[in-house]
Amino acid sequence: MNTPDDATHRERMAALLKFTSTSLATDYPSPFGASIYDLQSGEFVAQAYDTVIERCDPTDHAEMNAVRLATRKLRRLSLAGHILYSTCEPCPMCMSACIWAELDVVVFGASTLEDANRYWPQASDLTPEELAGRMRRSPKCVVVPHVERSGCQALFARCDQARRDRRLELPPHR
Ligand SMILES: Nc1nc2[nH]cnc2c(=O)[nH]1
Repeated sequence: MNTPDDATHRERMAALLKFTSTSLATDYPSPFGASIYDLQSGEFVAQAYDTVIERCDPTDHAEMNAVRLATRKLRRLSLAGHILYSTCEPCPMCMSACIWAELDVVVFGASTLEDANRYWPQASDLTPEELAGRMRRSPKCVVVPHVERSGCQALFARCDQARRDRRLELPPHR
């Protein structure tokens, strides 16, 4: 497996932060973004942000949307040989989707409970590392935490401010 170096991880996360921040100007600002690259060629495959509120679908997390875009674009169910970046630690639903999609590596920026939860209450404390550890396939998906964490934390804060400025509410249960 051709695992990218730290500088490449930071570069891709910076590009993802730039992309995800464009959601702040939309009617549905979200700090959650995800992107997928081919591990061998380094080629960009897909990126998406969270569309939970926009599409009124609790499964529309950024990681889910990016996996769906990538599999449909490549016309295959397996994303083996690919790497996913997320501005936030994937929740169990998203990490399970990454495992089902056979992604080799998952890289994230902000921490769910320590960073995201302040702005956007999270539903579970099961970590992606715990889920990857329970995989039956080998080699297991590798989880790389906290790449550009401070940039991701800053995006959460900016998004929260944008929502408050525009008096946008999170759904009632949040
Ligand atoms: N990791 C992650 N957590 C979320 N919580 C709400 N939406 C999201 C999302 O898109 N990604």
